[in-house]
Amino acid sequence: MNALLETRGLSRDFGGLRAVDRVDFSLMPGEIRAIIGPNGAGKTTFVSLVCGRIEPSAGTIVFDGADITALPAHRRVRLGIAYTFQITSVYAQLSVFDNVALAVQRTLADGRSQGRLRAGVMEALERVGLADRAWLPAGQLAYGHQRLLEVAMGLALKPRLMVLDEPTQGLGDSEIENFIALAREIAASATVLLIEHNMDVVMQLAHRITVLEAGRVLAEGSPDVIRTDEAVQRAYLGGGA
Ligand SMILES: Nc1ncnc2c1ncn2[C@@H]1O[C@H](COP(=O)(O)OP(=O)(O)OP(=O)(O)O)[C@@H](O)[C@H]1O
Repeated sequence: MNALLETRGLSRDFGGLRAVDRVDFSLMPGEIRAIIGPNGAGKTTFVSLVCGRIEPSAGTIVFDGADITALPAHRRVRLGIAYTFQITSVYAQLSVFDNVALAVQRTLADGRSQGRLRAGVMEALERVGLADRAWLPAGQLAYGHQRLLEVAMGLALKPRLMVLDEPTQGLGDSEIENFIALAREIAASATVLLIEHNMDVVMQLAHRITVLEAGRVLAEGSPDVIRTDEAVQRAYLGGGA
């Protein structure tokens, strides 16, 4: 089987700081991969490079066999790479429904009918458990629900690769349980790349884990391997997690 996503020597500098440092990374179709690492390790920068939100300083990104390194983000969305939009892209005054509809309309100019658009939006909202809040202004949602709204915005694009940046931040325990079920369901039709600080979520969900430290891949492997990796314990898990 060929990798869905591959990076080679992927790097990004911010001034004198190398936030992502020659990362070779490979993701198989259908996988749930977690990226973990201490604050500032380069996790968000790495997935931002994958999604095209920022440009690399060096290296290549291949998606489904095609070099996408120079493609702008919206073209990557059309290829099937969805990124949980930052909450800053949620319009507080617009309804939950309209936020998802806008995300679809902005990125997929494929002339789909209003009826199909509506059905697609509602399906995405049902999957994240926000259908009963569809007509609320998005700004009235709790923070964690705004994060789920972002997930719905991504899901409505029917992605092949779903990139989730700290999706459980701000969710309560029962909502986190629901999210775990949702992520598994997403993985039935898409590959999932997840940045997550909640180690319970990571250990339950991820098939494989990539550990970043100071922009580099420190370790990679199954949850069991990562849990017992000494370098990881030292750098990140603090021996106790
Ligand atoms: N736009 C930017 N301009 C300058 N420096 C940046 C920028 N974005 C990130 N950095 C720096 O790059 C490094 C990696 O940041 P990044 O946000 O990717 O880490 P992270 O692993 O996602 O951290 P966290 O877990 O805190 O979200 C940090 O030192 C950060 O300060």
